[in-house]
Amino acid sequence: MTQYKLHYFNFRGLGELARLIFHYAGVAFEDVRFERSEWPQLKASMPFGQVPVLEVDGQFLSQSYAIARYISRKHGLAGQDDWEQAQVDMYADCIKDFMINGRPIYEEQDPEKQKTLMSQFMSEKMIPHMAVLENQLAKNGGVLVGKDVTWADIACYAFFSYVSVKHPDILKDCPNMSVLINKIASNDNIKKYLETRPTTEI
Ligand SMILES: N[C@@H](CCC(=O)N[C@@H](CS)C(=O)NCC(=O)O)C(=O)O
Repeated sequence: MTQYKLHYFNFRGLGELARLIFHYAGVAFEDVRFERSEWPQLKASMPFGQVPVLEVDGQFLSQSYAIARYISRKHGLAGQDDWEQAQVDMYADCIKDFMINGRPIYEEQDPEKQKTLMSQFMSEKMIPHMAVLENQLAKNGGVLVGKDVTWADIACYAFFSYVSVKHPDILKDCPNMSVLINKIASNDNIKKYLETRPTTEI
């Protein structure tokens, strides 16, 4: 049996998507978590000097979305054919764009500037792109691609469950995405994981 080890900080961040995919798929892996204070000693051992890193029988794979895609393909969560896989990638990249475009908001220290950045992000990115996702979920029976949950749906869960800690009303106008998030959260394997997941600040 393939031995998986996921190396990441002891918080959710960019490592959580792979953890969620493993748990959703019911695939055993070693969840190697370390504290920030341990990172300087570990950095040089990671291929790009960054984490998450997935170790697969001793081989290292970097980049959170490459990891997510790899595990998902192996365990039936990446779409049923080439076209579905491309669509899964498209929706997952949409979530990745939210993360990349939202980052400067969190890094901004000035509250007024932060407010302006937030409202720009909402009107230019979040609202128009969420309309596309809402529409797709309505048309496609509650999941983004195909008939079953894929890693694009799990990426939505990873992102929105994280963001909603600070912004509880982020999905107030997105009923279909809210249903999807609840669907993932109520999966038995995910429920079991959430019950035992270490409590972390982020
Ligand atoms: N594009 C990479 C970004 C990875 C990344 O930024 N990792 C951060 C933690 S979230 C990291 O390793 N920071 C420590 C460092 O760069 O020294 C991915 O998606 O995995």
